[in-house]
Amino acid sequence: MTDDGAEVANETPTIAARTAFRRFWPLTKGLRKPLLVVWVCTVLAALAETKAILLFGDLTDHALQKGSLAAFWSPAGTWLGVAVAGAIVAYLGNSLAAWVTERFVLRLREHVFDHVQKLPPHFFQRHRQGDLLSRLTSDVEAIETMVVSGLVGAASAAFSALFYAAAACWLRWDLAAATFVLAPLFWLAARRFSGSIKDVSRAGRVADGAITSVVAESLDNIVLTQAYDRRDAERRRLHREATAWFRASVRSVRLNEAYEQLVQVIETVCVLAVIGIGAWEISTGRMTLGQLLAFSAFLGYLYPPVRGLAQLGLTVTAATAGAERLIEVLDARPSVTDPPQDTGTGRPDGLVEVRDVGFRYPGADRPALDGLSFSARPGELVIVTGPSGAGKSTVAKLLLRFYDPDAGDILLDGAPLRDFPLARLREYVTLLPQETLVLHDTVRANIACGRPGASDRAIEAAARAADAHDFIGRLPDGYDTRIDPSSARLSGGQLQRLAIARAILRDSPVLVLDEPTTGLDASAAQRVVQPLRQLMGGRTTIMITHDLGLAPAADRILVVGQGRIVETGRHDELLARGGLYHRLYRAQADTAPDRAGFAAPAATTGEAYPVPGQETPTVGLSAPGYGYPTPYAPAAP
Ligand SMILES: Nc1ncnc2c1ncn2[C@@H]1O[C@H](COP(=O)(O)OP(=O)(O)OP(=O)(O)O)[C@@H](O)[C@H]1O
Repeated sequence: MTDDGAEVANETPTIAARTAFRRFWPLTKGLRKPLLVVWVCTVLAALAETKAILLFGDLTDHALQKGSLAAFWSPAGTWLGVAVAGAIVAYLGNSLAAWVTERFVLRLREHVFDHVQKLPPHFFQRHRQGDLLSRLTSDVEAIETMVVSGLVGAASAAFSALFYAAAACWLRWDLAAATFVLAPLFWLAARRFSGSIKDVSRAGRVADGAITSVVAESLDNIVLTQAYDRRDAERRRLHREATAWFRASVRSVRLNEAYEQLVQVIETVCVLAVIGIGAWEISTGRMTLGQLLAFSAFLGYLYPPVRGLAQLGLTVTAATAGAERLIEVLDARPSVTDPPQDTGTGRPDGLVEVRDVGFRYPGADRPALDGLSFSARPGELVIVTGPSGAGKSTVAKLLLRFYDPDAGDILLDGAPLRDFPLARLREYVTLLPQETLVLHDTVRANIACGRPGASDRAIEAAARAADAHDFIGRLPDGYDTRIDPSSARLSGGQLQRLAIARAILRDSPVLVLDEPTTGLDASAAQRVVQPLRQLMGGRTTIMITHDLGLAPAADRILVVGQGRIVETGRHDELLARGGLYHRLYRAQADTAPDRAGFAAPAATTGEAYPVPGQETPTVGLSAPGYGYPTPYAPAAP
């Protein structure tokens, strides 16, 4: 738990509303014609209002002032007709506007989500999950208010204001000119407030993201919170973020309210000016009461769009704060991309060659891998072991092409990994990650995600091979039992066997197993061994592990230290050499002497390995993983 998110949020570059608008405008492609129709509807509705006001002036002068019922019917009928037509047009326009805005939100959300899904693991380590959630939800909506509603609102407000102003001028241009002199006051008022409103909106959005982050992190860590009675500390964390949000919200309401009230006062000055001038005009006989009332009505209609235009400026300014946060996410580049063209080679046999690979994480000050070379042939088991922080999981990330190496190359059947389209590469290289990842779905769906569209028979066969069929059969709804993070229905070992079934179904030529037995107790780990052997049969397997239980069966063992291969060979050779591997193996044997079922006892963390000259990095409470949000923390086996 770090304050990374807050730091990142504070570093968010500030941009102009115009830049933000230009950035998101291309997403309205295909929605522009409906937008035009919305705008036409708004203009027609404004025209209908204008006509209604003129009819109101006529009625006052000819029917009301003269007390003539005969003069009432015709303008009244026209007024009703205009009102009904205006209502229909307004209804159609507003419904279409809602469709366009929601469509835009949908499109923008999917666009950002698609992009986020391509981002590298370190992006998720640096951004708090809650903050990302808030960017994908409220910030997306904020942008809509700028790009779609903002645009339509501005266009309609501008045209309405133009009509009413033209109608007021047509009635009495001199009176209109006198009142328009005061119009810049609205603009000045909005300008005065816009800077502060943007600041406060930005603070509010950051705080909103921070609150979601704290809540999400606390819920993720609920066991730690309760076991160590960290409730007060967690509440203080929430209180700190919630207070920032509280301050920003109150300040935002205050600023908006102050602006509203100032505008009211300006409006009152305008109305009083009209009534004063009108009274004088009527007294000199140059104006009728009907004309004055119609004129005042035009002003009454004119102010909301004028005020709306100024208010819109503030809304857009506030939305820019959201746009900044979203643009920051959209500007984060995926670490790898698909090749320009698919060479279309068939399914590889699975020969993996790692040639002199060097890699440094973005922003890290020392390389995680440095001149690493090894190869693994189909049917071989290569174990990569070494102390914590040596670079073992980094090897897995490069094999799956989460990153490309900075130096050297990784080849699959002789072709560099970067020549394979990502989707196809990940079909050929299956990762069994350290965290047992679970979809919030049925057991069947969890296995089937290894090969979408797999038949029930194939799913069951995979489950049997993974020694999972029996326990699945004992679940309340068998394969249709839903598993989710809140139902601690499955133990860690069972989840691992489910993951193995998924990998068996995927049936890829290369397997990368990252600590497949970590976190399991001796008996659970033992039950996983047989399914693992089943899974590995005939494939190229690269197993990253601290657990040397399977080491005697390995074709090659690579002992990695500080990103380099320190020793390599078969288990017996390495033991006989009496070097680092021998020490690691002995240390493990001494720390966990009763690991039944393995050729050697196992320890599950690297701290037990004494590596001379290797600085052991601090290890957190949970095992380091890929930095992806883990949707399911395995229950105790
Ligand atoms: N996202 C990252 N950004 C910067 N440095 C990283 C990142 N992930 C890992 N590292 C660093 O790279 C080095 C190798 O990490 P890696 O996770 O590969 O080690 P490991 O051998 O798998 O450790 P463990 O056994 O504890 O899982 C470590 O020094 C680690 O701190």
